[in-house]
Amino acid sequence: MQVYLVGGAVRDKLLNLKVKDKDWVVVGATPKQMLDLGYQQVGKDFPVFLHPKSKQEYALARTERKIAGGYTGFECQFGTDVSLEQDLIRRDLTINAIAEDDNGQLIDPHNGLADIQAKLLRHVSPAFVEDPLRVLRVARFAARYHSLGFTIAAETIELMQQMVNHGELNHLQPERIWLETEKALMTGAPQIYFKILKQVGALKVIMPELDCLWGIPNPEKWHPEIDTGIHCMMVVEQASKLSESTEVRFAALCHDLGKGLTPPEMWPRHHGHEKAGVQLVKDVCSRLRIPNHFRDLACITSEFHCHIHKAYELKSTTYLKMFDKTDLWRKPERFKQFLLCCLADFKGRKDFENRDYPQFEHVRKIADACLSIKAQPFLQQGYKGLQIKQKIYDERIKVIKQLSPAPN
Ligand SMILES: Nc1ccn([C@@H]2O[C@H](COP(=O)(O)OP(=O)(O)OP(=O)(O)O)[C@@H](O)[C@H]2O)c(=O)n1
Repeated sequence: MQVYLVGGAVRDKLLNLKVKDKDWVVVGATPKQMLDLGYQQVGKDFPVFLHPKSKQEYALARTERKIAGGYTGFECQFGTDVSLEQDLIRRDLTINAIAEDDNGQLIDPHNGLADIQAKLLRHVSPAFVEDPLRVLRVARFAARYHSLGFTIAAETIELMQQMVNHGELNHLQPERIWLETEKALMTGAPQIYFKILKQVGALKVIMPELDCLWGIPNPEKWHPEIDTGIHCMMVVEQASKLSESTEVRFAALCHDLGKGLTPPEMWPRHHGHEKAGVQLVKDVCSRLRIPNHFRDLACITSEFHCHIHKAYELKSTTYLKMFDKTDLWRKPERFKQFLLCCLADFKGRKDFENRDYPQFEHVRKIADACLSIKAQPFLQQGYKGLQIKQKIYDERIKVIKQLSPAPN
């Protein structure tokens, strides 16, 4: 049997990037031979094994043929006669279809090395269409390698468009969509992922609430870029510069979903979009099975981002209502993440990137001052139960009035 390093490890080594996981392909072995050598089988349908010591993944060379719609509609063949070349041709991108033998020799039948040099993401063969998730994967790789100058080959974009038009993405499992999207949010340029999905028509399938924002105008004074979809892309880009947190990036992405519900006769104003957006965030999160900690920050950001923009005009009672509703008291860190989303929203506008946003510090100071008010001193002064609650409330109002110049 022969063993080759394949996929991401070979690609990232050739790109001079840190190699995360090593995947291997084994040619000319049976599952029984692998088990006899002490490998552990993982997954019952695919012949993938874990190395007894390194726990790295070793897959028997296989061919796959789509026999039905959906994720599981594959027939997988992994006889000892399946060659390395047959295995490589079923892979998604040429840069992912390079193998390396144990002498360090590359086996590169699809010219992946040339595409690495040309910085091109190109599909290997028409078999690309057999896994619709690949549309999302390619967009994610484009986001991940954007700073290296990678783009997608025109013929691959065309194929992705065709797959979307044929309804292939309608079969995707929500969990797989979110997994790819979460990984894309972690890259250096998450906006590229969403822009490409928009370009090939896939965004309409996976996140129609975001897709419909292109073509919806905003007032030019506050949004020189005007278009809401373009603004959202600028905001997620800013969020990725301001924070490593995927929750922050997701919340920034979704902060204006409510604008999709504004009746066109009200454009370019969007009265009430903040609250309206909350239900849309919930819809996206429940449909894609997105964890609650993402949903909750995104809901807060949708509902209250304009409060932070208007920080100097807010009444002290409005501040306190916002602190209660965002549960500042138990989740002060999440509140800071929310402020970062507001900062990203402000900077994510044409020519605003370097403008000051003093609201960020202003609200942070007020929140910290309110958080520092404790029950203990009132207890010591002999106050009880509801009296203490009232005292804390009064004290917080006092502190907000001191710090905020708003006419209260
Ligand atoms: N839908 C998919 C998923 C995976 N692959 C192939 O399987 C390899 C390993 O997949 P995976 O571990 O998901 O991705 P990597 O390329 O290793 O990238 P990452 O660094 O994101 O793990 C890929 O390189 C690619 O050759 C594929 O062709 N089609």
